[in-house]
Amino acid sequence: MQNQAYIALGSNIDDRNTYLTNAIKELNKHEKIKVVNVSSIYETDPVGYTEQNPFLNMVVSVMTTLNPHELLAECLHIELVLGRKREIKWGPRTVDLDILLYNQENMETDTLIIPHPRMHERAFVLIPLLEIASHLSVTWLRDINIVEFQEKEGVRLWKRKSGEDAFAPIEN
Ligand SMILES: Nc1ncnc2c1ncn2[C@@H]1O[C@H](COP(=O)(O)OP(=O)(O)OP(=O)(O)O)[C@@H](O)[C@H]1O
Ligand SMILES: Nc1nc2c(c(=O)[nH]1)N=C(CO)CN2
Repeated sequence: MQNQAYIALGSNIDDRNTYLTNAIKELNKHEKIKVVNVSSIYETDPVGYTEQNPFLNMVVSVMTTLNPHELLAECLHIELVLGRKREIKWGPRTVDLDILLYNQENMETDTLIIPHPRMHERAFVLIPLLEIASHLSVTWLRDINIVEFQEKEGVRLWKRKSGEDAFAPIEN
């Protein structure tokens, strides 16, 4: 599987941890996707629409033979399978999957923008991403001052990653 992508996961309804775990399982179920690394899980204050519960956020990296649009379609499919309903912009969701990076590609179509257009300003994305992608030779990513982000927005370590097994990524 020759392409590497980073996907941000978020959940703030019901059993948030289970939604994240099930989203990883769904990704791995696809014959053209393999989850190769997962970040710790962070609990984060809601950004944008603030009258909602805190989120759990994490980032996973995958190897895939899907192209970016096929990968997006799979992410949207997993959101549906796991019961996501779109009611309020930036509002509560069982699970959200956003493609952050796909190889070194820069692309913009009506339905897909890579890198994700709002990732640069989101501590809830950058902190877990840098945990597993600090080696990437993406200049703007290396230049991010992560301490500044940690101080600016509420992002708290919730469950530390304990292993590389994507099916059991988190300590019990
Ligand atoms: N990199 C990307 N990853 C995921 N969706 C994207 C991306 N770029 C564009 N989109 C489009 O955004 C649409 C809306 O996504 P969604 O409803 O999940 O937004 P959101 O997660 O609430 O907000 P945000 O986009 O600010 O994270 C998707 O259907 C998709 O077509
Ligand atoms: N803390 C946090 N806030 C958000 C999140 C999220 O995943 N975490 N997702 C949003 C829309 O994608 C809007 N606001």
